[in-house]
Order: sequence, then structure tokens, then C-alpha cells
Amino acid sequence: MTEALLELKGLSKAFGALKASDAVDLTLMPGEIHALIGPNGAGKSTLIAQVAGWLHSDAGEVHLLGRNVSHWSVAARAGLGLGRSFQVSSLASEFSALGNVLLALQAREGGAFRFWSPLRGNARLRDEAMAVLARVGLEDRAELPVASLSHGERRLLEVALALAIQPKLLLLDEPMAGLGPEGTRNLTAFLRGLKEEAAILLVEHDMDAVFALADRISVLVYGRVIASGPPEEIRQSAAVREAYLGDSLC
Ligand SMILES: Nc1ncnc2c1ncn2[C@@H]1O[C@H](COP(=O)(O)OP(=O)(O)OP(=O)(O)O)[C@@H](O)[C@H]1O
Repeated sequence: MTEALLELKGLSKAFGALKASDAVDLTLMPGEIHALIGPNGAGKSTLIAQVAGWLHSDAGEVHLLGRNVSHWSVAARAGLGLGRSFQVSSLASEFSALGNVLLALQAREGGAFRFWSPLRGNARLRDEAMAVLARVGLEDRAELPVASLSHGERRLLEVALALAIQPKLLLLDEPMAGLGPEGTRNLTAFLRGLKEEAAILLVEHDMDAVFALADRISVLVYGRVIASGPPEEIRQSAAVREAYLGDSLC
């Protein structure tokens, strides 16, 4: 049987009396895009933070590539192959697009970086950074400061930074936010091509993008998974329609 890349078992987190995530079970298989949807405040970002390791869970377990990483740091989880989309605010806006990817690559190399001759190391890393930018179609924008990139180009750069660690799976929290129709189309096509290389746990409000991309959808309401299945099953689910008051799934 194929092993899950990510398995959440009974994951819970409360803020005071509020159960932001409540005994969540979820599985991400290789080659899969698993979308996590739900109304505002349902607990999607909380769950992503628990998976990434930013937020300590009250109960439950996170298994990554068959290992229980529930008590591992963010960096250790990333080291095992867990990538995540960067928020715009984490881009270094005074640096170029290329500079940002180089920073991410150097962070990946960690301590080993200092053992190389700087010139050889830089040339190798520069080539790799350019290849990463080319994958998201930003090679022509490499030398531009982040501040002069469009919103859509910055979102693509965030995905490029996530790819720099060669992740086996990616957490993407609302990657389409603020993109126009063309940007959404471009990113949707890119993510569809990416999933064989890195499976994706996707939080996204754009239902067209979700239904175009997802192999499986889990619906979170008040921290609980109320439905999980293939897109068509979710579209037909009465419980899901009720949770969304029938608005965005029609
Ligand atoms: N640090 C915190 N302290 C207290 N309450 C929090 C904290 N973080 C989140 N919450 C609450 O937990 C609940 C879940 O929030 P979360 O941001 O995970 O939802 P979400 O599904 O991502 O929402 P959205 O779709 O609006 O981004 C909300 O009621 C929110 O107000």
C-alpha cells in the first residue's frame, strides 16, 4: 500500500473555550492535491499552522512521511520535505526576485554552505535559483526588486521560494488571494503540473480553483471535518451545502 505523505490523527487546538481544530483526521497521498475548505473562521489556517509546527497542538498527532513529527520544530519538519507558501510579508522587498530565491537556497544549505569556495558555491546556487525562477515563469523578472513586482508575480515568487527546498509536500494557504483571473489561471495550471513532484495541502477560498485542482476535498466547520471526498461527492453533499448556506458551491 502506498504510504501517506501526511497523516493527521485527532489533531486539536483550542483558544480558550473556542475549539479552532477539533479531532481532525486527514491524509495526503503522493501525487494528490487535497483541498481544505470551510467558512471564515472554520480553523483552516490554525490547522496549517499545526501541520507546519508554528502552533503547538493540544492533542493528536502529525505524521510526515511515516514519522511522528508532532513535537518537531518548524525547521525539522521542513528538513524532512515539508514546504509552505511564504506570505508576501516574508519576502525581502529590497532584494531582487533572484536574491530572494538565493536566500532561500542558502538557508536550505545551512551550515554546509560555508565549506565551499564562495565563487563556486555562488555560481551553482545562482544557476539553481534561476532554474527555480524559470519554473514559475519569472526568469525575466530575476533582477527586479520585489517591490516592483506585481501582486501576481509576488505570489509566484512565494511558490518559487517554497520549491527551493525541494519539498515532497507543500502547504499552500490561499495562494490565489488577490490574483486576477489571469493570475489565477496561471497558478492553477502551474500547481496542476507540480503535484506529481510535491503533493499539496491547499487552503483556498476560490471555489473554481479548488474544484479545478483538488483530487480530494475536506470541509472544515467549527474545527471539525464534516465531509471528505472527491470533488463531485463534496459538491453533492447536503451537509456541505448547508454549512455554506448554498452560496459558493452552486
Ligand atoms: N491566536 C489566536 N487566538 C485566539 N483565537 C484565535 C487565534 N487564531 C485563530 N483564532 C480563532 O480560531 C478560529 C479559527 O481561525 P482560523 O484563522 O484558523 O480560521 P480560517 O478557517 O483560516 O478562517 P479564514 O477563512 O477567515 O482565514 C477563529 O474563530 C479565530 O478567531
